Amino acid sequence: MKKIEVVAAIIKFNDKILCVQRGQNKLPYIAEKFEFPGGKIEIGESKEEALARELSEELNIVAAIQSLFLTVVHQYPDFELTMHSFIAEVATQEITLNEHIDSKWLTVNELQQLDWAAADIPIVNKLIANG
Ligand SMILES: Nc1nc2c([nH]c(=O)n2[C@H]2C[C@H](O)[C@@H](COP(=O)(O)OP(=O)(O)OP(=O)(O)O)O2)c(=O)[nH]1
Repeated sequence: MKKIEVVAAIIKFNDKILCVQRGQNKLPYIAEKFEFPGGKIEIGESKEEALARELSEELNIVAAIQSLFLTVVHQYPDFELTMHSFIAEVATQEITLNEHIDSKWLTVNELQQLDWAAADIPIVNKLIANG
């Protein structure tokens, strides 16, 4: 089974968290799901370097990446995903959606309103549990 390793950012601004929506995808269980921005680690990159690059490419933002929050291993029908999520902070809510179709800044208690990618559910649940 194919394995994919990605990094993702839980981006905070005051009490809000940035949630971004993927576009169409050949994999129906990924298409139009909400996720935390990020992507695959390239050869030679640290996790933090990969995340900084992805946030710049996807959203034109510079975020202060803080600490590892949770690593999730999730079995999708076509691949096994290992996702390292990091807490990050931004100084402004201004973003540009270069790859995503929608975005929302939500409080922790609002996160469950969204249709998340399955691998993100443990992250959302831990954020809620932590308050
Ligand atoms: N960045 C990110 N990816 C996630 C999350 N949840 C989740 O299941 N994924 C999955 C979707 C993708 O299969 C993979 C991320 O890869 P990617 O962002 O490079 O996206 P992709 O497969 O569409 O891109 P690509 O092969 O065309 O480069 O991880 C999440 O919260 N953030």
